[in-house]
Amino acid sequence: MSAVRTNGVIVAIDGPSGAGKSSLTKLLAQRLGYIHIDTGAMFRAVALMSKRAGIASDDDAGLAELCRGLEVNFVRDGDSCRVLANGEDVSREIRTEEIGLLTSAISARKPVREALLTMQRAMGAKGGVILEGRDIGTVVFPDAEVKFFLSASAEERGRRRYLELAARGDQATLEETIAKVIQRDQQDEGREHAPLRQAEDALAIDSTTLSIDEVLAVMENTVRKRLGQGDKG
Ligand SMILES: Nc1ncnc2c1ncn2[C@@H]1O[C@H](COP(=O)(O)OP(=O)(O)OP(=O)(O)O)[C@@H](O)[C@H]1O
Ligand SMILES: Nc1ccn([C@H]2C[C@H](O)[C@@H](COP(=O)(O)O)O2)c(=O)n1
Repeated sequence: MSAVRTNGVIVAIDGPSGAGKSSLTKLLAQRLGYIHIDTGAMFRAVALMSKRAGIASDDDAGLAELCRGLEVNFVRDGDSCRVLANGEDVSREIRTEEIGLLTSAISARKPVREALLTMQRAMGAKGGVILEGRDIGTVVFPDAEVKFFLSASAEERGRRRYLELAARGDQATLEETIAKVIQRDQQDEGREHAPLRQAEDALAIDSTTLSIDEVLAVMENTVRKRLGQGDKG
């Protein structure tokens, strides 16, 4: 039974690394006037703060203590969003490959998942939000009114990430990037706590051969139908 939500519905977008979740969530949130919650950024913020504090990625007591003192907020900056950890803008630092790798380990720890689960549910409770991540439709909001599972082939997701990294001057090869995508998939799918998987009631979208705009059209029409607003045409 969905809780009463005063600001609109909850939309969940889950899927593996490089599938297009952040890109589509940002665009869909703009179209719907909804709030974009990048749960991956929250895990990345924990990873960054744990690195600074010298807390090992398997130190559950230390990670639990860190999370108890951590506040992660999203602040709109034009048409983008800044990520604040205890008031500090960490938007750039959390996007490094080093933090990405550390985050994969950190996000497998139960105390971190429990702490961020509480934060994410508080952020989305009133609806009018789109949350992107790995476990939104299965764990965070299993009663979300609309769920998508966005994927693409590992080769295509690696190609996209390779182009993204190359544009930032990163020297990684296409083969290396595809391998890292596959490794991240295995870590996210194979962990004990809240593994990446498609919710039974999620609409699966394979974007391997679809453009961002084509995926956006499917998502927007699906949400508007759920809102009783019919197709965009
Ligand atoms: N359908 C698509 N076709 C082509 N490029 C795409 C498509 N969707 C996303 N991209 C591009 O792929 C790259 C990764 O997209 P994005 O960061 O949104 O994925 P993600 O699922 O959020 O990844 P992660 O979970 O690793 O953060 C971006 O450069 C984005 O512009
Ligand atoms: N709800 C979530 C969101 C993210 N994670 C993990 C998965 C990645 O290893 C890492 C970074 O996510 P990204 O920014 O690449 O989407 O955090 C998770 O376990 N649960």
